[in-house]
This record gives sequence, structure tokens and C-alpha cells, in this order.
Amino acid sequence: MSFLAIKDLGISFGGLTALSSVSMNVEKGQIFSIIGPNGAGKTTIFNCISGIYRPKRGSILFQGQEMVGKKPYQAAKMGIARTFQNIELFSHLSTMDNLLLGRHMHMKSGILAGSTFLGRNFPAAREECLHRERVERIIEFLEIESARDMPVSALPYGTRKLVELGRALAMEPSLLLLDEPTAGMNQEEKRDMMFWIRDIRDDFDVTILMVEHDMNLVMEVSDEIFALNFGIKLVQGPPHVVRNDPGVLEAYLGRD
Ligand SMILES: Nc1ncnc2c1ncn2[C@@H]1O[C@H](COP(=O)(O)OP(=O)(O)OP(=O)(O)O)[C@@H](O)[C@H]1O
Repeated sequence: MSFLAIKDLGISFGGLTALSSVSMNVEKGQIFSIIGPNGAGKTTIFNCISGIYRPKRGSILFQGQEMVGKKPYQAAKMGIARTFQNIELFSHLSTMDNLLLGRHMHMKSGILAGSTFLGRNFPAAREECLHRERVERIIEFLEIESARDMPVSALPYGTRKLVELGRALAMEPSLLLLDEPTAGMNQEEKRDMMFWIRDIRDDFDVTILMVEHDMNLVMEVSDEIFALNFGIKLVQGPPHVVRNDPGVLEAYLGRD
């Protein structure tokens, strides 16, 4: 059974069919990209997987469990974390605090209890230390030490993207959904992001599902690619197959 098996997924908004009978299989440990022109339905697939949208038809089996009907917090508890097209962080809080919030669902005693007990022997304080250690590891891994205590609002855009990625990692997901991880980045930041994505898969033992417009990055980093247009599957396959698919070429370059 596939790690993530999407079958016959369909959803409409008013008269607009955003996804029409979409099926795809993602295997454990893959870097799997979803591509397609603007409005093709890519983010809608993410929203269905993470419980933000409830599809009208079809099923989404994640490690054998049905996700359709689950709420976003349930998807998170089951090991699905995501980043957003437009960065979603608490901009007045520090990098550290944003990442600690990512650990929230693993906390037994809550952030407040952990940070208000002074004695290190209180269970809540001990737990808080463990969470901070985990977060420190992620900060080190993403090389954002200099941003640790700064409010997110004061950070450059590329660093904020990394903080959002760090917060998703802090949730210890087994499936990470990255929605346009390099949007708004310069070439150097994009290259760095490509290495992060590979390293994250390898070091954090996480399967990565990514929506991305930068075709160079997609072709270089993906094990498997799913292309769609107008909510309809064009092709699924490894980069060399998708790159040469006539339907994909037409969707991106036009008929002529
Ligand atoms: N909540 C919603 N209400 C109405 N229409 C929606 C909603 N969510 C998505 N759509 C529509 O569904 C279609 C697919 O949108 P989606 O955001 O999934 O596209 P996308 O492939 O991610 O596009 P982009 O690359 O521009 O982000 C679009 O026509 C969009 O306007």
C-alpha cells in the first residue's frame, strides 16, 4: 500500500470544478512534486489532504487511514505538517517561540506551564527543556541561529520561509507538505532550499510533497512528479518522463 494514496478526488466551488477525479500515489521517502499552471488545483489538493477542504468525491488514504472528513488538527496529529504559499507565522513572536508553537501538540503540560515554573525539577519545566533542545537542533540544522531570538517580522523574507519550514519540522511530521517553498526567493536562496529539501528528507526521515513553480528545482530534486491542468491529471512519473510529456508541454507552452 502506498504511503499516501489519493483516489478519484473531486471538489467544486460553485460552478467551478477545481479537481476532477484526481488519483496519485506517493511512496514513503519520496520527494514528490505537484506541478501545473496557475489555478490548476495544486493547493486545493494540499487543502484536501490537510483537512482544510472536504472533497465532494474520492478518498485520501494516509498510511492506510482515511483523511477525508478529518479536521486540520487531526491531520497534524497523524503526522502531516505543511507550509503555506504566503508565510503563516506569528510575526511578533521570536523564531524560537514560533518553533516551540510547532511542538505544541507534543506537549503534555503546555508552553505556559513549562515556561513559568522556575525549578528545573518540575515535570513541566523538564518537558519544556526537552522541547527547547529539539527546537535548537532544528535551528542549527537550518542555520538560522542568528534569527533565534528575533521577532519574525524583523527577518528577511528568505529567513522567514526557513522559520516556517522549521516550525513544520518541529511538529515531527512523517509527511511534509511544502506549498511553493521557493516563492519570492532569489537564485541563491532557491539553491539553498533545494539542498534543505533533500537534507530534510534524509535527516528527518520525512516524505515530502511539494507544490512548486520553479521547474529547474522541481526537475532536479523530485523523485516523482504529478502534473495537472484545470483540475485534471496530465501525467505522473519521474522527471524525465514528465519533462517530455506532450500534455505538460502544451499546458506550459501553449499549443503552438
Ligand atoms: N475556497 C475557494 N473558493 C472558490 N474557488 C476556489 C477556492 N479554492 C480554490 N478555488 C479555485 O479552484 C481553482 C484551483 O485553485 P488552486 O489554488 O488549487 O490552484 P493552484 O494550482 O494552487 O494555483 P496557483 O499556482 O496560482 O497557486 C482555482 O480556479 C481557484 O480559484
